[in-house]
Amino acid sequence: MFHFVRCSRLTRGSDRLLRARNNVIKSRELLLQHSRCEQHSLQWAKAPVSQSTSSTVIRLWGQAHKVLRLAVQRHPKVSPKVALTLLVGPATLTVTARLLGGVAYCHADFNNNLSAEVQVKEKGPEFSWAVLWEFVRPQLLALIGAIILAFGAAALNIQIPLMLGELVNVVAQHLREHAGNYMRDIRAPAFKLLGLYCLQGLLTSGYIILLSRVGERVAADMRKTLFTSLLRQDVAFFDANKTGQLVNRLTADIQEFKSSFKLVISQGLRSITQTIGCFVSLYVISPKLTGLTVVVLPCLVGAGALIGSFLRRLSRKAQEQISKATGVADEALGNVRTVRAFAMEDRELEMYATEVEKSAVMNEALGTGIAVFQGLSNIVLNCIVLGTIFAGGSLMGFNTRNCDLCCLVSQMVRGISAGARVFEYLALEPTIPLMGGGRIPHKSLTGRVDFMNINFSYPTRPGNQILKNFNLTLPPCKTVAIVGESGGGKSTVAALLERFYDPSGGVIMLDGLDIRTLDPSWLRGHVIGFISQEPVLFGTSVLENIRFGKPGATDAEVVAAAKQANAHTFITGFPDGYNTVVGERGVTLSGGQKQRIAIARALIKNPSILILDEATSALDAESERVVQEALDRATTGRTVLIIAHRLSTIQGADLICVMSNGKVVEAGTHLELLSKCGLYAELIRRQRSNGQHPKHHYCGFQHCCA
Ligand SMILES: Nc1ncnc2c1ncn2[C@@H]1O[C@H](COP(=O)(O)OP(=O)(O)OP(=O)(O)O)[C@@H](O)[C@H]1O
Repeated sequence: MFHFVRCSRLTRGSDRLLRARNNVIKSRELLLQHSRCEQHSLQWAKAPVSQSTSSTVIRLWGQAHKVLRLAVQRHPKVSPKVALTLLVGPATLTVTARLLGGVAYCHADFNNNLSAEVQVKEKGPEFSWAVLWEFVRPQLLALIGAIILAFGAAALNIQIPLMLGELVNVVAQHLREHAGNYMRDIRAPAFKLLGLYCLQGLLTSGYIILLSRVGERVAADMRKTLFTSLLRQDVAFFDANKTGQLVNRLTADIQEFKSSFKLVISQGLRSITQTIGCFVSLYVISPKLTGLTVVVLPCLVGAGALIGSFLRRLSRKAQEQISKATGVADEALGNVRTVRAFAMEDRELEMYATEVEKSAVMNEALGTGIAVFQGLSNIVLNCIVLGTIFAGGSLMGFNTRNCDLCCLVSQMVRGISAGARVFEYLALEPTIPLMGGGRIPHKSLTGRVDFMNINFSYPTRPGNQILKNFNLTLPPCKTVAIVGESGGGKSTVAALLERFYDPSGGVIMLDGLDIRTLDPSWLRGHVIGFISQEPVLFGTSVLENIRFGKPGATDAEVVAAAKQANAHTFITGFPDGYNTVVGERGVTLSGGQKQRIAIARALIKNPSILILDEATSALDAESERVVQEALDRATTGRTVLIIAHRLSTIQGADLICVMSNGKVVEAGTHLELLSKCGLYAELIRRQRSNGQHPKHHYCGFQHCCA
């Protein structure tokens, strides 16, 4: 500042520069007083994003108004232009500082809130404006309303200091001249200002209400759409992605996107309006320095965006690590019985602690990055303030002044990256649709199934071929059992029939029609009933669990299915009967009870084809007897595919197929296969020596050459 003063002394000869010097001297004092305001505004710039910016803008202008008042008091002849520019310039810078600072804080917030899983990919997921538009469109009216109100509130924010100036003028005039009626003179501007404050408050509440509605609706729609999209995905997708990680996208990522969306709109609109206001005011005063700002600002924004993108990468890695830790906790808590049974609490804790520790280190690095970014942006912005004053001082003689533009880019990018993670799964198209295709009328459906030359590898292990030229026919209303070595591909055959996967070669036919041409939802919902080794029930009532097999089934149908499945007696024995809540995954029921509810659930849809994946293997002898009885009743008149691990349960099957190396190597009835003395006889012999095959099941075994 003294430098300016000396400079202007040297150029005393020039009228223009003399004017400049005088202006600078006046402005120096103004600035000294203004520094309090500047400090305040920079504090504001450092405040967390969540803090209401409108209140700080008002506070800032409050400080500014004090400066104006003091300036007017001490320098009655000070040019209003000088006073105004010295207020508006730094204020604009402050807005910029707020934005750039906000980016860093957003990252901090991002860091805290997000535990979303981000798959490491060479190139991150892409954001689609078209997809966003689809979500925003239904809320367009509310959004437009919010934008108008926000613009209005921001415009008033610009008006308020001007009104304050008017008020100050009245006060200053009275202080100087001690003349006139103070109360009369002050009333009009004071009421005007009061009106402005009230209107500004109303507009602010209005746009916050509307914006929050838009944000919540958009987020809810996103959640529903993402959940729908996830549920539609191929089973292979779930082989490759952990449930906990998918749930994270539904929760944390959408939460993050919503916050950014609201923040960008509210803060962005405010900042843009304020900046445009400042810019226009200053352009009127000084087009030259306005031009200079237009050149400088994009460079700063560019640098900010670069650092921002580096921080985003860091943040993505940190999120991924948090997600890993969540995955460990999710698995341990979800399987707490197994953990407890093996006394693995310490190990799980250790694993979780390791992952959490790694994520803490990454987040610390991110925090350091943010801090550096924040520090640098503060330095740069303070330098701009200084530069503005410096340049302003020397250019003041030319009646020119500076102004700054705000930038929202970095902040938007943050929301965009969260949105991209959400949209990534929205855009995923399953290879096997959930519905669509032909249906065979129930009356003409025979339930014949042909597996013809099937080749198959799981998508997650493409190199490992499970089925090789596999052929099998399930004749209508007959029971076919598949046996073979563990891991030989028996359950895979059932999964292909359910169309959880499509074979890479060959065709599966139902009544002579390729199942790929049939409606998968009809196939699974009406044609095939599946009863697995470990039935999974939902944490609702027994009634709802059975009705899961046929939504819309009457209570009478539920009871009939339960009776067929030998479940009615034990269900009615519960105090709440069919309304008994079974606990998470049916944890409050015994294995046999769970299995019978699962059978009832499968039977209620009256399927033509029944798949039993070792449905009784997990039960004790008594439970097995009751369940087997239910199964015998259930299988009558249906095509049945039994995936058998214990050979004792399938001796009554019409056909037993022995699988080896991904294909059927032997087929026949129990006795036929025993007499062949092949692989089946060998499997029986092995199970007998393991004690898994009771003697009374050995009908015909003594005739075997083995
Ligand atoms: N979802 C999957 N993704 C990748 N590989 C899988 C998947 N499910 C099974 N496999 C692999 O496919 C092979 C066949 O598995 P499958 O469950 O069909 O065998 P199985 O004959 O039913 O075995 P078990 O009698 O032990 O139940 C195994 O090597 C298994 O590791």
